[in-house]
Amino acid sequence: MLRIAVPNKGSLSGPAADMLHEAGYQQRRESKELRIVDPENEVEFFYLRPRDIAIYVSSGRLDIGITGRDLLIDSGADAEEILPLGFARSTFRFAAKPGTAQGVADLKGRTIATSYEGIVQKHLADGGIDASVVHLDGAVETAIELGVAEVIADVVETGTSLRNAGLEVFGEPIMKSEAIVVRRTGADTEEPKVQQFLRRLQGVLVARTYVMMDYDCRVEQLEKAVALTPGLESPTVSPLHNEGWVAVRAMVPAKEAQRIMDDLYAIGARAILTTAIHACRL
Ligand SMILES: Nc1ncnc2c1ncn2[C@@H]1O[C@H](COP(=O)(O)OP(=O)(O)OP(=O)(O)O)[C@@H](O)[C@H]1O
Ligand SMILES: O=P(O)(O)OC[C@H]1O[C@H](OP(=O)(O)OP(=O)(O)O)[C@H](O)[C@@H]1O
Ligand SMILES: [Mg+2]
Repeated sequence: MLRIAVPNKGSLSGPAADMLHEAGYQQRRESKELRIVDPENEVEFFYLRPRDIAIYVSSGRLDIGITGRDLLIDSGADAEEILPLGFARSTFRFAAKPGTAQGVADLKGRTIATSYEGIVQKHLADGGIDASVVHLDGAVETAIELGVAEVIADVVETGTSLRNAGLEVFGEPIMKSEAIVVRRTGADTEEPKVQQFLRRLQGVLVARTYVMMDYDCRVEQLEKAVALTPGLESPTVSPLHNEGWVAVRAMVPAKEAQRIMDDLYAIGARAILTTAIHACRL
């Protein structure tokens, strides 16, 4: 039975459960449940603190985990990213009161408050910067106002929390994060059960980002039309009863669907339809 760690709280937990559900796995019904077995899929899910997940996976007791890239790096655990999942996107940045710091050079001798001490210490060490770090559990934006630190390093999603605290980011982003699947470093990802799990999640990602497009076009326009809708491998082209016309079917990125429909129409394609993809295996 595959043993999988899933975030039990916070920004990752809802979207992770939704994705697993879409991939056909049973999920817990109550937010207090700490583990459930999905016998049909031969998977056991453990609901753990997102911060602890890479540590459990690196110990080898759990096969796979869903966590944030920033949390993986922060933990320093012996685990590696095997699939990005495209949700819980954020950047990790330094911030301070406007006018008090312009770049990382200004960190020298300063005190930095953060909940992600691992990331910050590594970044300072890599840059050869001498600064002190204060570890706080959360709400680090307030640390400057209360005099605990001059700089903070924190997750930024919309930037609302920083704005509300009267702070401004400075320097380049320390890292970009999103939800990821992790596995113990060097563990065999070719294992059939692991591969099946990854294929299911990849199927959800494709179903979320692509739509199916169908249209009719004249044979003379086929090359131009296919250039607009090359599909993932190659589009399906079928003859129509009306001579000189073909029907084309191809997957296209959902974000580009409207523009592609306009372009197809402009070259004479008609009966252009897009439909959602509910699930897929590439
Ligand atoms: N607005 C956000 N706030 C916090 N984390 C976010 C946000 N957007 C994305 N994330 C990502 O979610 C993960 C942090 O989740 P975690 O559950 O530890 O913190 P949280 O959502 O702040 O929850 P809490 O602080 O209530 O425990 C990180 O990978 C982080 O990059
Ligand atoms: O850029 P934003 O969209 O404002 O999101 C980022 C903020 O959200 C998180 O805080 P959270 O609410 O989780 O509180 P915490 O600091 O106590 O973890 C994070 O620590 C930032 O403060
Ligand atoms: Mg938080």
